[in-house]
Amino acid sequence: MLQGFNKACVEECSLLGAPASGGLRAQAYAQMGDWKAAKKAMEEPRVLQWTCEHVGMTFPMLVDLGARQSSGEIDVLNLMGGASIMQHVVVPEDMGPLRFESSKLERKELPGRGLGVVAKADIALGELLIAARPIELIRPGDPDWQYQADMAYLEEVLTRRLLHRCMDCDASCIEEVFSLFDGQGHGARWAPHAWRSDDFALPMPQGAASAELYARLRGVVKHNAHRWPGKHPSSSLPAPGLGLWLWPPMINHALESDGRPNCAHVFVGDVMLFRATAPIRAGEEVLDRYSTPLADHFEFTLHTLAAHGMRDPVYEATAASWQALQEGFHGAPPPQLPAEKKPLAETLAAIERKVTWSNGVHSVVLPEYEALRDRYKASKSDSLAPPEVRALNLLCVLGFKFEGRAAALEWRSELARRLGLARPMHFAQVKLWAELLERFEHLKGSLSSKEEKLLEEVDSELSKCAAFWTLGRASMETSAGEWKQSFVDWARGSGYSYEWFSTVSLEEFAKQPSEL
Ligand SMILES: C[S@@+](CC[C@H](N)C(=O)[O-])C[C@H]1O[C@@H](n2cnc3c(N)ncnc32)[C@H](O)[C@@H]1O
Repeated sequence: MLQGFNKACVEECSLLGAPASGGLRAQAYAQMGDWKAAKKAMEEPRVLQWTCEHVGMTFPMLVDLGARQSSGEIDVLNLMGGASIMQHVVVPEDMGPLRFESSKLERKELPGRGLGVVAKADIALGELLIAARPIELIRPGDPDWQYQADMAYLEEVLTRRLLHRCMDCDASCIEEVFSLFDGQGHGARWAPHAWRSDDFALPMPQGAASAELYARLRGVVKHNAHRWPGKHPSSSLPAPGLGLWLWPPMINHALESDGRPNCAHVFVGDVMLFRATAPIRAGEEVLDRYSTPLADHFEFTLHTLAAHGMRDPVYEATAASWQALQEGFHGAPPPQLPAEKKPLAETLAAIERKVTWSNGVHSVVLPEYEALRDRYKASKSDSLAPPEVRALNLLCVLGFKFEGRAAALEWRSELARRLGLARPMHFAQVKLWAELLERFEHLKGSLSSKEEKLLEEVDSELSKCAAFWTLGRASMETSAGEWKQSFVDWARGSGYSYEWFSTVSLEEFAKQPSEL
């Protein structure tokens, strides 16, 4: 019965006598995610005892925790430890409802963008913006999940799950889901009728079981669902899940003309956290980017944008310019690209052709590696285009072969540095530094002086990431050993491993001399 609660039901609860009225309101608010209102209702006379008797002994503690978390009191380092214990599948329920949206954020109509999230007041670098558990999440291994299922299948499954919740009259869930963009608009075209105490049934959505309801849910899923970096339950191989969160998808995509995104997000188990990666002034839009900076082909981002019905003319022009250079374009480099990128693009294209024909990097010879290395160095910039990601991935494996393992470590660090410039504090950067630390730990005792120096950098970069994502707690309150344990375990266990460096065994890596 309680799952039918929504705002209208709260009014109805008020008609009951005390303390049941307060107890039911507390429960209703809790279900609607308004933990501060739930706590207020709990403070009414005799409500605490009523909820202990009728709801459960742990309910008051949950409300208290929920209210503190909704004020931003969230111990992220602790959550990371909890997620690691649960194999990164979930943050244990007793760690709280974890629902926080900064009071400095508001949702606003923006020309050409539908609704977006805008700062109501100045936001400082590093401020927590959002913490959210999913409304619904498909995890690999769930009964309705399928091995090697594509995104279209996962979208269908997520839609069906939401439809079931609609039909079960999960009113607060339905209100949240339909507040999201469905491809046409938001909200109000469907609202549950107000539940009255003399009703014999819970409110049903208008058009329940109709094709229209299904189509709207499908639209919400298509435009708002986030891929979740899951693992296959038995093999632990990467296997994405798909989930719907409430506030995270309200944030629009930063086009190239918007500049760098001003926030970043991570998954801690099933919880999404967003922080500001730059100061955001009152009135400015909060922007994330719907693609990974590790994308090694422009098409990856272009397809993501197309799936959202969006285009980015600057990105498209950059993609076309790189493609022209790689296809052997003669003449001056296209205007979108600095002149130094031309030799890099040409050398990369030549090596990639060879690698494809010979089915592997074994055919690449030292002068080719040296040419790619020198041209990469001559063309370095703050942005990171997919061909540069590919160049760095190739340099890492070729550096290992021709110069020794210190070169591979250096090239991988270079990829992490470039990620830090292009998309500060993006999870990919955190993951790469954490993985590097793992390699160094395995090599302990046999490090060359070059590697010792690199280790210092890895340690320092990882500390900065930890201080950022744990809101300074990692560096201030806990000893170095403790934060490292929780933060690094979380970073290593979450997300996906990436390219050759992630897959080469620690033993094989250690066998290669530091310098050849
Ligand atoms: C996850 S929703 C973001 C919130 C959405 N704007 C809304 O009105 O609720 C994604 C959709 O927002 C729109 N969108 C996001 N970023 C945009 C941008 N930079 N320019 C134009 N439309 C954008 C696209 O329609 C996209 O499919």
